[in-house]
Amino acid sequence: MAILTVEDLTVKQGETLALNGMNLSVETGEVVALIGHNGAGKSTFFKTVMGMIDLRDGSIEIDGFTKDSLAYKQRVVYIPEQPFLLPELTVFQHFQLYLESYQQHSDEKVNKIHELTRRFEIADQLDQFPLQLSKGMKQKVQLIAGLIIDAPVLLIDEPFVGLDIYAQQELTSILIEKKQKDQAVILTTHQFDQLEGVMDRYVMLHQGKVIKEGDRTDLGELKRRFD
Ligand SMILES: Nc1ncnc2c1ncn2[C@@H]1O[C@H](COP(=O)(O)OP(=O)(O)OP(=O)(O)O)[C@@H](O)[C@H]1O
Repeated sequence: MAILTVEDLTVKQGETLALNGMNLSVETGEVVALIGHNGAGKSTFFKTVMGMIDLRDGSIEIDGFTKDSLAYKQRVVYIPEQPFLLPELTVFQHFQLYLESYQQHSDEKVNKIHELTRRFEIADQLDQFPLQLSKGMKQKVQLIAGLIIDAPVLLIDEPFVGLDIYAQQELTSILIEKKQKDQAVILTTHQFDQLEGVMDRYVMLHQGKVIKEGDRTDLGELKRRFD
């Protein structure tokens, strides 16, 4: 079943047509790598799905809901490459804020916070403020904040960059768990090694359009081109 449907999406960034009639359909439980050269439109796509940039033309639907509805917003999570943390909140308070904004606060989710902070080795940082954290730790906080939310669509911009090798392996396992729960993941990456056994399909963007798609058997070719 298609969970995300994008039709003829056209988006301007300043004077640039950053997305120019993009079409994409993603199924439940699918892990899709969105690839393309710098400036191809990958971040613009994520930000448009999240409603951070207005679209000029076309449509986006998640689970049949359109962008302006609360039902749509509750069904998609975005983990940006650059962490966006609030200086006045502790690590734990960030997680609580995320859970509250998605109306997913529960004891089970608090257990999930403890599980993920252990797996990413920041369990001892829960009472720290962002200023006290290293760059990689901040990134882990942003990552965990997004991962504790159960939403049918998860968007992640360069998830592996800046993570130590153990954290990269944990993230790969978590993506498999998300997939098993039928959640769809769309991510940008150049680290295809981490996607062995996880990625179902790649979608190549060029000048704001999908120019090529392929399945996991093309992984070797992608590694050669992008590594
Ligand atoms: N704030 C902005 N103002 C004007 N043009 C922008 C802005 N942000 C992006 N663009 C332009 O929109 C196009 C798409 O950029 P986008 O950031 O979506 O690419 P990307 O595929 O994410 O690239 P990268 O791999 O470098 O992150 C590029 O031509 C870029 O120059």
